[in-house]
Amino acid sequence: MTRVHVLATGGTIASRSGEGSGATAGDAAEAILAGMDATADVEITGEDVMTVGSYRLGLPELATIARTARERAADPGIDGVVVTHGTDTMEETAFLADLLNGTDTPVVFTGAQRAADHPDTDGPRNLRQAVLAAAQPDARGLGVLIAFDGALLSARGTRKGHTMASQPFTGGTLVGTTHGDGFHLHARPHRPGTLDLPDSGLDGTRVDLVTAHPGADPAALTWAADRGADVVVLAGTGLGNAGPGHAEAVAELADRGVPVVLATRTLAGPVLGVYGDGGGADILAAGAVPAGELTPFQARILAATVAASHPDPPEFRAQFERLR
Ligand SMILES: NC(=O)C[C@H](N)C(=O)O
Repeated sequence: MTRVHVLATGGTIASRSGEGSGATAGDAAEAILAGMDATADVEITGEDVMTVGSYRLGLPELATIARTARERAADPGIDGVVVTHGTDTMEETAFLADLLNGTDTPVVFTGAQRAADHPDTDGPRNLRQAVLAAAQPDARGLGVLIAFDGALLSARGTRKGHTMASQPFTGGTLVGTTHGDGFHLHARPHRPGTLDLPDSGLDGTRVDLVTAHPGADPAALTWAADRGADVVVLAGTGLGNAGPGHAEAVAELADRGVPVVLATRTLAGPVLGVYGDGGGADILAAGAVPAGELTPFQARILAATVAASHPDPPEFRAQFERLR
């Protein structure tokens, strides 16, 4: 029988409304699985990795979840892996898991927008869809996916685009849509390659995110480097532009050996060096590494993964450009 292994990490799918405080993650894998309709054809096993709202996670925790997913995916006794996770930062952890996962085993993230004790909770339905997707032989070799509200999305490119909607996710590749007891698959996601983390994982790796906006102070970039950032991601405006002083600050960080990755705060499209007068052309000429079409949040995850294994700036650039 097909075996799907569920890794529970917390999030709203594991949360109940507290008294006095807000909803808090507390349900372990056993309770989450107990709420799901059984599927006759799949043997389901569960494991607790952590039980926390995803807004509380740091890079070391992301590395723990992503590495556990990869280890279980490499287990020959497991046909598919499901990770239950909060939706707030699922796009970060799922993308890290995708970067690390060199196996063909399906790894499917899911969660909920309404807590486990909400009368209209969506957790059990999403979990069932994720389990059925992870059990599907057609899902092999597609990398890490997100199953939510009837859609199967690539981890790469996906971002949380709505705070409350049943389908919070947007962007990414629509790999499949619910069809009966599974998914109709219709697209393969772009996956340029995978990378390993050193034994220390992402412990001690720091990547800060600085956003451009009218009147933004470029000293935020220098401050991040002063505070020990290994890399700084600059989310520029439009094609990757920023106001006066930013290109100079990027050049200063390049001199100090701190790579700056240039992404865009705009919802879609690549970063391109089109504009001068301090714009993206000047920021790239000052030494920034373009993030391509990665969101600032996923550019930050790739930057952390690369910095942990290839901290030397030229090697950082080469690996980042290979995997973006
Ligand atoms: N819907 C959710 O899961 C949000 C939740 N606050 C989280 O852990 O990210």
